[in-house]
Amino acid sequence: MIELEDVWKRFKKEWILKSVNLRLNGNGLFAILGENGSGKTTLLKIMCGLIKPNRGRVRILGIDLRKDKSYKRYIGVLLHENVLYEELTVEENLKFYAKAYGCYSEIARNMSKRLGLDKYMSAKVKDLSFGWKKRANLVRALLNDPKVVLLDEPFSGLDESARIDVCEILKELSKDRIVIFTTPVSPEIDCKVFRLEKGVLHAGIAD
Ligand SMILES: Nc1ncnc2c1ncn2[C@@H]1O[C@H](COP(=O)(O)OP(=O)(O)OP(=O)(O)O)[C@@H](O)[C@H]1O
Repeated sequence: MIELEDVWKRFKKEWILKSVNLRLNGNGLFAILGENGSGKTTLLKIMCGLIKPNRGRVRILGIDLRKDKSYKRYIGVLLHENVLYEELTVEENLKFYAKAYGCYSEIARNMSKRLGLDKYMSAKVKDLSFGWKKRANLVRALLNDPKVVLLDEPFSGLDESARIDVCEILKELSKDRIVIFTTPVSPEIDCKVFRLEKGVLHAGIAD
């Protein structure tokens, strides 16, 4: 379960998010659709605790993000930024993060194979193309076997075949997880879509 209650966010004098309410009661695949600059990344970062809202409350699996940091072990996050160490290989990175999480999940191993990442395990991250870095970051986000997966524009910059793979992976993950992704264009995947327009999230409730 994930719940945002009357969430507001302002940068300088501009309100980017205005009373966002979102309640997802069950597992599934959910998209946040909005044009460039509409606040999708800001909303996603609020959901994973990287940005604090000016007002409002966020709960993940019943845990209030302001009061308890234990929610972190249940979430997996893919952002635009590469969070892997450039000088380390893909394998070294994944092992490093797995050690930090105390977990190298089956789902991450599985997805790594599905994405064809195995052939780049001994490559340094700095030598990977954008799309392959993105695949590696996606696998990293799944290392802790998260119950809630938050993905900022997971399809952008990927080639056709990777987009198809990621579609299949998201569908599979969403069978027993909450998977939320942002997108600036209508998603080509069967999911529940929430529109973010001028800081307002429309119809933010799904059972
Ligand atoms: N740290 C910040 N300081 C000031 N303004 C910010 C900050 N982060 C985001 N913004 C502004 O908030 C607005 C929403 O940005 P955000 O990145 O959330 O939009 P987005 O929908 O994800 O955009 P895109 O589709 O282009 O990635 C933009 O006007 C952006 O300039």
